[in-house]
Amino acid sequence: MTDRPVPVLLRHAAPYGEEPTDVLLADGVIVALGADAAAHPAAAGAQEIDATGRVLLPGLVDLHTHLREPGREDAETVGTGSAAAALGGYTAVFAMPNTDPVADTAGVVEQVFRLGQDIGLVDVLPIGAVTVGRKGERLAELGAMATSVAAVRVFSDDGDCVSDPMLMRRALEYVKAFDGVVAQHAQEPRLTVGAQMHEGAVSARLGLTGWPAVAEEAIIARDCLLTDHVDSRLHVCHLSTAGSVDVVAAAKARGTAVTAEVTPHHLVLTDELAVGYDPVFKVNPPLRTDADVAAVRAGLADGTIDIVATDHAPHAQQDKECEWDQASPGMLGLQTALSVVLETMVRTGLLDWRGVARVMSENPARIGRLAGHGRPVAVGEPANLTLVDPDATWVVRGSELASRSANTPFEGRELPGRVVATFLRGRPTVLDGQLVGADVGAGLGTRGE
Ligand SMILES: NC(=O)N[C@@H](CC(=O)O)C(=O)O
Ligand SMILES: [Zn+2]
Ligand SMILES: [Zn+2]
Repeated sequence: MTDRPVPVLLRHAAPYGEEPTDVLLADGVIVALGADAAAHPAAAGAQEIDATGRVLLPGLVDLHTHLREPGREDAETVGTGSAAAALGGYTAVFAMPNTDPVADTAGVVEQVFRLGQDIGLVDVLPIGAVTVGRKGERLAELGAMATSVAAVRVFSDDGDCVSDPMLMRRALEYVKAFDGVVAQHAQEPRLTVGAQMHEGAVSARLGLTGWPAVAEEAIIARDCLLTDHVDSRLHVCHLSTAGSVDVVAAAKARGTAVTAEVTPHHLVLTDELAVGYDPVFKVNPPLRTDADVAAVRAGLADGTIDIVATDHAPHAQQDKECEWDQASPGMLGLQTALSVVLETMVRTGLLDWRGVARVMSENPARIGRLAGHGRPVAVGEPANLTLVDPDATWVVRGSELASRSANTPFEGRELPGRVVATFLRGRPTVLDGQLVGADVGAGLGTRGE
């Protein structure tokens, strides 16, 4: 994969959905943009793609993906997850460390990083665990992960909260040395013992143990105060409640270096979906209420919430098709995220395409300190790009997704917007909505047991 990519000439592509123009990609960068791009010397022998009616965006960046390798390759691998990411329009994903073994050493993060490079469909950036084994007892070797070839900048015990305030303080202090960030899974464990779904009218009706909004909001508030105290940087994972939006807005107003993400599913789905007891709708944090959905959409529109992150959480069939209380929480997200954002934020007038680029590419790259991604569509910039047909619709079928698991909460749903092509450093990873030119391993296409 070190040979030079064939130049690509995109005809009549619309950067950010604005004026259509020609865009020439060569040697991994955007070399020309405009009516004279075809006449550029580097256009000789270029592959031409008719992009009429298509929106050109910077390649999407997911700050929160679960790739399950090492340890649960029956649910996902770096290969199948990379394929899902490329098909979803992503050029980079940050991989959560709740694997087996946990990504809490330089050795494991380097292994994941190299797997991603070998597959070559997206850049895979490992997230390092905050604590050894994610046990919440003592800090992992954050510095060794930061200085490894994986150059880790994001640290998280995701799946669990760093609930001990002293450990959280130490982590926030430690990551300052290399401009890192602690990404917190905000869940006060004492307030969520045995929790099965959002605590509210629906949980009362169903008789399921509730996960109250305050369990999230209390941790976010505490961590913002700790972040101020040690003058560090905090990222809030999968923010899900109206109250959390208020807490982050207040912290930002007084200058806290906090950023926050919302998942696509929290932008559209609610706790009412639990009534059928179908564990495909079980997720952590849980689906909330209509009022929360409205608040997180408004928070994303006004910048209180910085990014959309998928929290792509593949689970094997036996871990999802069982009793609700036994099921693993989590949902697929990589191949549906852009469509959900189009439906909930663009079609509603809350964001334009520049806004989509901001929350799905520019801001996540900036928060993760990832160079070369999240850059503007402009001459001289790396050709990490995604081309979207905004008028197409498609019906989601879990069995047809590239992920090795099928636990999409959008099964059978018609969604707007289709990723037509994705380019990683000028090389197509997806063309005509299909994967190109990569060996994602023997597992792709064989799912479940
Ligand atoms: N979101 C989830 O419901 N599950 C995630 C863990 C997490 O993001 O907390 C997983 O790893 O499956
Ligand atoms: Zn989490
Ligand atoms: Zn997660």
